[in-house]
Amino acid sequence: MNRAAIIVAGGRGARMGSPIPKQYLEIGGKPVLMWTLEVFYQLDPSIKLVLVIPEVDFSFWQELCQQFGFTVPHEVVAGGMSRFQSVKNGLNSISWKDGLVAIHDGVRPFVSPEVISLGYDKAAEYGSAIAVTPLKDSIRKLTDENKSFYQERQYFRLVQTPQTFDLKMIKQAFDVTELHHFTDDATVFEHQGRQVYLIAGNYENIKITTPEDMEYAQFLLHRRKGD
Ligand SMILES: Nc1ccn([C@@H]2O[C@H](COP(=O)(O)OP(=O)(O)OP(=O)(O)O)[C@@H](O)[C@H]2O)c(=O)n1
Ligand SMILES: C[C@](O)(CO)[C@H](O)COP(=O)(O)O
Repeated sequence: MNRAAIIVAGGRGARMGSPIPKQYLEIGGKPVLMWTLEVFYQLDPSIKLVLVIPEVDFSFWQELCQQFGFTVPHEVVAGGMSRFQSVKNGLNSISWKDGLVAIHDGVRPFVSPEVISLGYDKAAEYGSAIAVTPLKDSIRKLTDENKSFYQERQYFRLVQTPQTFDLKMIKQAFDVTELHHFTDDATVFEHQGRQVYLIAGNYENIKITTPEDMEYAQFLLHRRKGD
């Protein structure tokens, strides 16, 4: 079956506050995005890679690819004003009648190949596969009255990407007006009245969001190299 991956990197990284958006910052000697694309490519070079970045960054990305000798084949697509719009643009660029598509944040370079692989397998079986992890900490629910209440953490999961889907189903799901609660692709899919299937993600698969995440990312790379 055809397999594609949409790597969304159309954001500006406001919470990182760096002069260049976080997806282009270097960790371990190359930009974050290159690590992310490589995980998919090394797992299976036949996966069609679609990279979504802001249109204004197209030439900058081309320069980075030349500078770092980056040769992983990928198609570049213009991002939108929100993550939802960026994913939609990525989906519209895939003309296959059917197949599977993994949607992954460009700023999650530590996704494991096993999670990506499991995502494709389970999405082929169930129509969707959403990577999640159990909570390690206790949690409390806040109220408007400034109170807080214990919550049973076994009923909660932290949501990661990849979120992998049957291509036809997810394209159909994205053919809607964007809603405020569409923070990921699972919410768009279930808005269609479909149930999402959860798979185990990997704890290292952090979303690089704020400056301390960059330090942790460096640490994870050093640990991988055995330094
Ligand atoms: N218009 C947008 C907004 C976000 N994203 C992507 O969605 C992923 C997760 O979003 P987030 O971490 O929130 O990234 P930013 O929007 O860049 O960060 P911030 O909210 O701090 O500005 C990132 O890979 C980001 O580039 C995107 O493709 N298009
Ligand atoms: C898609 C996502 O990474 C899953 O955890 C997340 O929902 C993105 O949210 P953000 O607040 O826009 O970073």
